Amino acid sequence: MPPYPLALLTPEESDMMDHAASAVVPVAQLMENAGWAVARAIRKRFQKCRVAVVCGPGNNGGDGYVVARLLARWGWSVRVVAMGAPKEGRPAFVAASGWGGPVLPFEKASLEGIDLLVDAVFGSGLKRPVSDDVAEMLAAVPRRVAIDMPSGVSGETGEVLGQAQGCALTVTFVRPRPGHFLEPGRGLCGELVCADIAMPEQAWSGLTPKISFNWPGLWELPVSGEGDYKYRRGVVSVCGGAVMPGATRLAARAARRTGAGLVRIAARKAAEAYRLGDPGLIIDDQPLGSLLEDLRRKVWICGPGLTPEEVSEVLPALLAAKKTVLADAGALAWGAEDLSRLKGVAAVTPHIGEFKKLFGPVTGSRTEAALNAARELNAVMVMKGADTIIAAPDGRIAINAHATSALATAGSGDTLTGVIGTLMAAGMETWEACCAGVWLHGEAGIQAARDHGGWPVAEDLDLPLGEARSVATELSKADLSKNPVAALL
Ligand SMILES: NC(=O)C1=CN([C@@H]2O[C@H](COP(=O)(O)OP(=O)(O)OC[C@H]3O[C@@H](n4cnc5c(N)ncnc54)[C@H](O)[C@@H]3O)[C@@H](O)[C@H]2O)[C@@H](O)CC1
Ligand SMILES: Nc1ncnc2c1ncn2[C@@H]1O[C@H](COP(=O)(O)OP(=O)(O)O)[C@@H](O)[C@H]1O
Ligand SMILES: [K+]
Repeated sequence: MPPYPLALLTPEESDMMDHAASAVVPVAQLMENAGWAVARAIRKRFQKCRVAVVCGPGNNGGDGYVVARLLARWGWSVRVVAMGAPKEGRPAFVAASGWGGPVLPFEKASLEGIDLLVDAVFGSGLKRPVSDDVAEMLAAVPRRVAIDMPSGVSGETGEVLGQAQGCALTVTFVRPRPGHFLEPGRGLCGELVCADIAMPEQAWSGLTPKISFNWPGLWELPVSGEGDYKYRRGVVSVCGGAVMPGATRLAARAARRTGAGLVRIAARKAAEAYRLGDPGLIIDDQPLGSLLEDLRRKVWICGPGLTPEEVSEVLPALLAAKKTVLADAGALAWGAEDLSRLKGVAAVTPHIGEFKKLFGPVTGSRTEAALNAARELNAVMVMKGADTIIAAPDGRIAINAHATSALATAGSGDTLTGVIGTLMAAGMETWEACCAGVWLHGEAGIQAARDHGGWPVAEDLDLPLGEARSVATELSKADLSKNPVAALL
């Protein structure tokens, strides 16, 4: 049974795996399996054409020699363009010896007349920025397939080291890397295939992957039964302000559509502005202090629709009352002046701009930055964007790619807080609630885009949340051990 079905392996973890595997099976055999997987994926998607496999100095290049051999065997016109001959005794040497066709020098002239380029230059061994000559070679043929990673894309961070050329297809092995799902890497990979190369189970020993692909099965949603009642489903309280009631209402609506048993807005002096809204919402106008005494009101959303000043009037009281607080928007702006103001919140949901104001510039790995920030604040960090990273202080990290650019519309973040708040109120552990909330929000965005010609607005996002919840519940029944992340792409 394959372990860690939802793991995303960093290049370092992948190296550890290769090393452990080599005690059981020759690396050249894994390379052979990898090459088969790539050649099959190419055959399935492209018409027979003139192919150049551009091979680098390491095992990525080794995989390339296998691909060249197989495609040629199947009647394709193939040439290898090599950066240099693999060293004797290395697994790539074995693969290269199996290639009996032409090996051309590493120069652009070698690519004349080529229809499809197989990028076997660098994979998970990429260590430094890709030089101009390599980048120019790869750019010379517009149709490209990458083995493992488009050369230049960091498997760990998705960043481009030097330069990288986008590919139509990327075939990786065993489990994907974080860089396959983190922008800009994700956009450069094109279609992603993750192939099973019969990695022996022993190769997993000693490995505890830190990063997961966010998908049902990583978490489970609470199931509603016959005996359900509103307090069991969970009470979500949202702080309301006087200036931007729309954002607060979006969060509250999303909470109700996600299945909260009861949603209340603590509107204080602004209560009238909210009372004209949805009839199922409860609007409180009492002073916050009296509302905090209600022990059923554990989970509070603070920030959407609030000015920093309004946040300053409520957040300290929520924290002093030991409420479970999800902080967003205005609360993050208030916290940016002094991070200690957020100490005690359970989770924060900044987009990258808010994140930088809170924690400073992000250089290098965003997953690491998110984790460090989660530890600094001792709260779950949801770093939002086209890719969303969810990090817990205990080291768990998930990357969400189940979303759509249709979510890039004002108010969509407010909806997300309502979704996450509901799952927290239903009793889910905070990191899992955040992961699940981000996935449901993405699924709702995908459905809303389908229903609204690709251009939903934030008000359209809450309606599909119930359906999204059903889809997630259904998907989480799949036996992931037989259906690892590869099959979910
Ligand atoms: N477990 C797996 O997933 C398997 C991986 N295999 C392949 O093995 C690859 C990793 O092999 P390697 O560790 O040999 O790494 P690579 O083949 O990616 O590259 C390593 C070599 O490139 C050099 N290098 C790195 N960056 C450079 C740069 N910017 N400019 C010039 N030279 C640079 C390094 O010094 C080293 O010599 C994977 O990407 C995959 O294709 C398969 O062969 C078998 C199984
Ligand atoms: N290109 C994109 N692809 C996928 N999801 C996106 C994209 N752009 C934005 N999102 C998602 O939409 C939401 C936007 O939230 P946020 O930036 O707080 O907006 P607002 O404050 O206007 O509501 C986040 O959950 C983010 O992950
Ligand atoms: K490559």
